[in-house]
Amino acid sequence: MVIENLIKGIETKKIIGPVQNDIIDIQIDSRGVKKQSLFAALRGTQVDGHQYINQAIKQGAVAILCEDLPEQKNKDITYIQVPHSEAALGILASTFYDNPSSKLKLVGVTGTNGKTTVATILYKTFKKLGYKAGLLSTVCNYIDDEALETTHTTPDAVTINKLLHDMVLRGCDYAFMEVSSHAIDQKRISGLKFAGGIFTNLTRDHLDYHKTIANYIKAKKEFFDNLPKNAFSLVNLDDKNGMVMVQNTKSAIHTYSLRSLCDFKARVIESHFNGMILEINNTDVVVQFTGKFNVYNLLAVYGTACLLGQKADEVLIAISTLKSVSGRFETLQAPKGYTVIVDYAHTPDALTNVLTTIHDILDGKGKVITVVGAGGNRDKGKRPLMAKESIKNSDTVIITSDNPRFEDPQEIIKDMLDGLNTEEKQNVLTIENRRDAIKTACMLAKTNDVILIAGKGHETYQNIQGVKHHFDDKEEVRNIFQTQQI
Ligand SMILES: CC(=O)N[C@H]1[C@@H](OP(=O)(O)OP(=O)(O)OC[C@H]2O[C@@H](n3ccc(=O)[nH]c3=O)[C@H](O)[C@@H]2O)O[C@H](CO)[C@@H](O)[C@@H]1O[C@H](C)C(=O)N[C@@H](C)C(=O)N[C@H](CCC(=O)O)C(=O)O
Ligand SMILES: Nc1ncnc2c1ncn2[C@@H]1O[C@H](COP(=O)(O)OP(=O)(O)OP(=O)(O)O)[C@@H](O)[C@H]1O
Ligand SMILES: N[C@H](CCC[C@H](N)C(=O)O)C(=O)O
Ligand SMILES: [Mg+2]
Repeated sequence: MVIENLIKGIETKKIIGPVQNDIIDIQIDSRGVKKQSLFAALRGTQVDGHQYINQAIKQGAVAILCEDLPEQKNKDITYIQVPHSEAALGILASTFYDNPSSKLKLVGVTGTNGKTTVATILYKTFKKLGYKAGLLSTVCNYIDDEALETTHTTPDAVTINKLLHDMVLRGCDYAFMEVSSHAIDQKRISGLKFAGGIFTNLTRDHLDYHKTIANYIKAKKEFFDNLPKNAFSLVNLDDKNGMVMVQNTKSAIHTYSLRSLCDFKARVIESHFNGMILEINNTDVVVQFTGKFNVYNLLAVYGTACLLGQKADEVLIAISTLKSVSGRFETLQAPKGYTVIVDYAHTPDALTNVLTTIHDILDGKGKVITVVGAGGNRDKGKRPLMAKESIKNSDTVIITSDNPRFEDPQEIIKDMLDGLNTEEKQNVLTIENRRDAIKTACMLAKTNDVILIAGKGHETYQNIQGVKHHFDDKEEVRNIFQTQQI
């Protein structure tokens, strides 16, 4: 695309150099720059991308998007100076890929917990309803039926637009994506045209990055602030920040709730480990999901599908055929008669929700053993709270490792233990090796007991010192079941 056309939609401070050059690629990392790339210099959280401008030019970049112009300029290169590189990049990427988000109905899901679940069920529901659809999520990206590996909950602006463009080429009508607070803050979604936005809930997480809850709320709210007038926003009325999110939105506001007057409401009629009977807007439906938190997730899906013009009855039929999302309250039945639940709960609130659900169903007929760790190089403040919530709702807790990354696993375990008093510690074991921790839980469990293995869900690795070693909670459990056959 000719640079002159590419930059039409962005606010520029200065343009130096030829604007008739063609660029064939946009790169945010100098290491990926090829001949005729445009290199976007981003400020970054670790290093300043402006440092790599010369490196990018050496590798063949013909255009540079930047906030500060380098002192020494190359006359063959086009320098596009903008007030904010990240915000401009989103618009450039949209233009470069021919505005894919305006050619399909794009819905974004934000909130601390439930984004993957809601986005994935939406994708599956619309596939069931006969549409071609795409998905951008923590677990997997989909271009209609084609599954692609994912590295982020919300990728960078160039990747998002490339994937949406592929969806358009593949004839997709709908796209569903998770919108993380990091992505909003870093303007990864700048320039996207959303048909709707969903808010699930807001509890403590990612304070390593946002520093304060107020900043975290502000980041989430920015998504709704920027939704256009013809979009809808769908918020969880039972979350105290639900209405805060839409205070300044231009979009049409809709609500869902289990407690208050709203547009989309539900009630739990019956609940088991393998599913529930619900009443959604006065219609009974059997679903293969468990837990009150999943009632919220299903309501968000139902509301969104209705707001996108689907028939309510058909949506409920589609939802009733769907199974739990990988690593989200996945139930495995042991030959010895106990139940294992593998779940991605990695915040204090998610742990409380999952454990409350387990107790509601167990109804005192068995014991609960929780295996849990906390991630390294992530919000430290949530560690003691995760331990506290776990022990409050379990008979035994085994504290272990979960992606220590560049931290010492024993230090992370220590941070978790710091949340417990002497009495609570009596029912806690610490086993750093996650495989041994799971084995121990399976040895301790008796008929009717429930083991919750929390924090990794779908993940198939343990990240130690930046190296991902294969590790899969579900695989570990199945191997143990083999040895426990009766
Ligand atoms: C902390 C964080 O969010 N970092 C993200 C951010 O990178 P950064 O700002 O830290 O990048 P940097 O290392 O400072 O480099 C600055 C710039 O220089 C460039 N560079 C760097 C080195 C070089 O040799 N050449 C070069 O050009 C980099 O490509 C970058 O453009 O922007 C990058 C591009 O979009 C992201 O890949 C990167 O995600 C890192 C890998 C990450 O782990 N992010 C996590 C925390 C994250 O984003 N998580 C959320 C989900 C959280 C949740 O579960 O809710 C997500 O959306 O995935
Ligand atoms: N609506 C909800 N409310 C509270 N907790 C939930 C909800 N939905 C799911 N959870 C819990 O949170 C965990 C993570 O769910 P999910 O992966 O859908 O969230 P996410 O927002 O995508 O997380 P991430 O920020 O890591 O992408 C689940 O395994 C479950 O324990
Ligand atoms: N996507 C989230 C969840 C990670 C879950 C847990 N397994 C961990 O590694 O902390 C994050 O990056 O904070
Ligand atoms: Mg997710």
